[in-house]
Amino acid sequence: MMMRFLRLVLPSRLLSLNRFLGFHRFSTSHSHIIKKNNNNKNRSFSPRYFSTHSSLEQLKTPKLTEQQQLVLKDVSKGKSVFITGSGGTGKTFLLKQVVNLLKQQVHKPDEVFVTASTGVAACALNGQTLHSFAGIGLGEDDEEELLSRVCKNKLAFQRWKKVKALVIDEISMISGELFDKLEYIAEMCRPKKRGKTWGGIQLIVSGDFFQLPPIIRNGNDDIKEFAFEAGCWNDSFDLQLELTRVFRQSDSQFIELLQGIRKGHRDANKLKLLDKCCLNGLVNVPSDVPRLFPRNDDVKRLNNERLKNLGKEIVSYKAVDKGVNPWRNQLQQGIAPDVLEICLGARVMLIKNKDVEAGLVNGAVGTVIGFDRDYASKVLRKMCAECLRPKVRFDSGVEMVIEPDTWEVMEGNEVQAQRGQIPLILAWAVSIHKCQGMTLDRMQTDLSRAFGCGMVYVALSRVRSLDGLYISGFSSSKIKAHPKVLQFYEGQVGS
Ligand SMILES: Nc1ncnc2c1ncn2[C@@H]1O[C@H](COP(=O)(O)OP(=O)(O)OP(=O)(O)O)[C@@H](O)[C@H]1O
Repeated sequence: MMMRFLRLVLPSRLLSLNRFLGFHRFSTSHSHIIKKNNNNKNRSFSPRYFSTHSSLEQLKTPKLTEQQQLVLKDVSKGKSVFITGSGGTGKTFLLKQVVNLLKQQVHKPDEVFVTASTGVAACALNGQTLHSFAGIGLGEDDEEELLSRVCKNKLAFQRWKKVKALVIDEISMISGELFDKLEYIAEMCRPKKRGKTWGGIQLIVSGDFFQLPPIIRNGNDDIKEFAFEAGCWNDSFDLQLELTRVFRQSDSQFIELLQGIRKGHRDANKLKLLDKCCLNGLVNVPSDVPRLFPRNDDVKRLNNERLKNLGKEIVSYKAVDKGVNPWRNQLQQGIAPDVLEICLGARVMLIKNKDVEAGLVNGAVGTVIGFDRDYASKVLRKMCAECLRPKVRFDSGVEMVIEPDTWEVMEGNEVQAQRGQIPLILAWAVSIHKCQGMTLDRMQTDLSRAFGCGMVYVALSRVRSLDGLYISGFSSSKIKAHPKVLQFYEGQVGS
């Protein structure tokens, strides 16, 4: 596909709760955008282009692509970057490296704050939600009111003063209105840096606007729905870059189909590829293939039903939480369940990367084949009265005894809350929101209730190959991309 553009953008405007610890830490091809912001430092404008080949996902320690390296290089120089790209291009993977770099080389660790628009995404990065970092509640008041709220909240105010680098993941779910309000708060809370966009904070933002959009309450047509519509958007970044190499899938036809669906294309010829995945009564879905649902109720219902049907003794694991609110509450929005109930024969999904080389990554599915007793582990005893560690045979054939793991809410470099839990969830059914960031070998999804932009794309792009995909309720009319998003990626918005 075609290469695009670059736009010169001119600059517009110019605590620590360290309360606890002592909790045991378990070992724990396609077109793209590049925008270089030639801002007031008179940087030269130097577009870079990249080859656009898809490739097999490498499970060994991945070598960074040229684009990923470019991001790290710019981050190391203190630049603000927007990283985008379709599902499976390594945005989250790269973001983790960016965070390490920021903390180790660019700033002091406690000056780097890692956030995401949703609890699930925040937990995946050991960060906090953007709203809780900012101290803005739901963020629906006007900017002056939000600012006064932040100023009255000592801890939030200190965070805004202290932060030197702010990382925001899953930006597609943050509205332009909110993005502008946050920029205003940043500037106002940092009088020494007044006049500088975001009060001089190095901003690292990641996400794909073709995926789930913000939930807008009482919206009207004038509302700045997407973050890229924010008045400060272009001035917020030195570099805006679209990662183009897809790692999650390897079949070039499937990748091309997904890229088309992402952009709302309904090309009947290409969509024929999906025919073999459509359930029309001829295809029998193996009962162990995870089903994706948009609603949590459906997920719970199916999982409980299947678990009960096995008729085996249930082993329960209660999450062991530490820390204070609001951070502690955030743990409940993450992927690790409050209570995990499994039994012999239960289908389970790994929710942490355990052994990337062996394919035991976030999203790997298997069956519980037994339990090992371990009286030595204090934390296991707290979770499970019987001190049992589940043994799982993954569908790849690899077997592993699953140890407790941890999820943390970090503020700067300090752990504010921590959850210990077995890193598994039941896998007969999974919610679309929870599988954000996951790579699934097989999945079944009913798209009849898919609504709005991005849903079909998000659901289909989790799976590695067409062979593992089973869909029902699909019609091409459900493929939707927002015209503003299309325009943004074509480089025309605001130019
Ligand atoms: N340079 C690389 N080499 C090999 N594999 C990589 C590389 N970068 C990322 N990956 C792998 O690609 C897969 C998808 O990456 P990741 O989940 O970060 O994508 P993403 O862009 O965040 O996807 P989504 O938008 O769907 O959440 C992961 O298994 C990751 O380890």
